[in-house]
Amino acid sequence: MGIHISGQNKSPGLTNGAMLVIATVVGGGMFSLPIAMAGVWFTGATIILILIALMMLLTGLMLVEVNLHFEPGASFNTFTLELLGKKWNLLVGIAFGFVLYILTYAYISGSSAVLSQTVMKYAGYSFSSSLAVIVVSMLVGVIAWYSSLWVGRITTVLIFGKFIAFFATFSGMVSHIEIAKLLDSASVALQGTSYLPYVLMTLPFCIISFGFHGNVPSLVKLYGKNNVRKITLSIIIGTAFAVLLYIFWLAVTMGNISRAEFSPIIAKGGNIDVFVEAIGGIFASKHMGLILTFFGNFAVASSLLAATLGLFDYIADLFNFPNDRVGRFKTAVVTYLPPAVVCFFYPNGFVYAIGYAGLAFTIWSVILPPFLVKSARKRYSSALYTAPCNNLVLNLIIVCGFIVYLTVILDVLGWLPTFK
Ligand SMILES: N[C@@H](Cc1ccccc1)C(=O)O
Repeated sequence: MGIHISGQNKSPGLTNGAMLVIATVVGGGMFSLPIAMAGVWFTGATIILILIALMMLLTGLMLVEVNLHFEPGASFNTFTLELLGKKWNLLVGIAFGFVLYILTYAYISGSSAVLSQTVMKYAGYSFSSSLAVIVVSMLVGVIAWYSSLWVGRITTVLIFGKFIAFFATFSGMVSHIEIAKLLDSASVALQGTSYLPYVLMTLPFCIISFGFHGNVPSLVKLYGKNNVRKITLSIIIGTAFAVLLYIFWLAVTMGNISRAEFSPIIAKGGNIDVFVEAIGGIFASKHMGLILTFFGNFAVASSLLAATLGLFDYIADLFNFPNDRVGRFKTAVVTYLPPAVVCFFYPNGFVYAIGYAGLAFTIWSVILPPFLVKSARKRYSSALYTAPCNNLVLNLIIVCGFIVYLTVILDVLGWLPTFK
């Protein structure tokens, strides 16, 4: 697209960028948080969320520093190839595609689960999850085939719906928060339980939930090179908003469902429908259940469409499919068919998928940015913007990125403690 805003006097307001970041950051990943964090529970989760948010904020700012050495519109592909060479670029390309694919799978899984639950509850007939998978994928595929503009418009509407439903739901739930449950006091706690062993398993989930990094090039394109302050502020506002929202979300969920009561939810696969069902059970009024269902539907549908748009463009670009009727049809098939097929056979992999997405995402959102910055600082003597990270911080973040992979190694060896 040839939008070139940098040359004009008037640049878009801060709200545009901040909304773009908020819309990407807050997504279906949020639904995996209470389940992933059940092991460390509320206090531990709050500390981990703040630390990971800080780390993801820094790596986002690093990407801004790097991106500003290139023309607005340059993508990950451009700067990874230029600064780190072909091997890195191949690895990052694969991880990039993997994250988008698996998120699409996760969101189809989540949306079809809440859809079939909603139909079952309010229309009264059973709607199998495999049928829901077909309906959801066809619907999204047709919208994307029809036009990206529509995906954008519908997503905007859904994001508004999501926030309205969110506040409607949670204003109703705040009064129900029980401090004993929230703090896992002795009266409700599992006997002889511990929290610390479960820290490692939470990391991929937190990292994906603070993910917006694929949108840094869009932000740079939106504001151009003369408005660096707005770019960084959008990222800071978006991340701060997400931390507060997630802490609030955990307070509401963990203050209503005790830690011991999480086990059956986790045992059922932890998909969104089971979760919505469990929270909904607390309310006597049917009204509240409806609002909650509404929220679940809106939240995953908007993430599905937003993630999808990225994957759609990525696939079109990768395979050089033209932007006409036939070309877009091919793109839609390559984008949705594989995740839909997997989802048809494994409809409840939502939580697992978010975890794997987090692992692949760590490669390009945690490990890659410090390496890019190191290379850029060596190559260019001056910079439009310098991220607040010295060499020590850069190395520390690289180490953190690798620590996340300990979860995989321990998991493969069967040594990873998971809360069940
Ligand atoms: N942060 C998003 C997922 C995401 C990650 C990375 C890029 C885009 C989206 C979520 O919580 O669902």
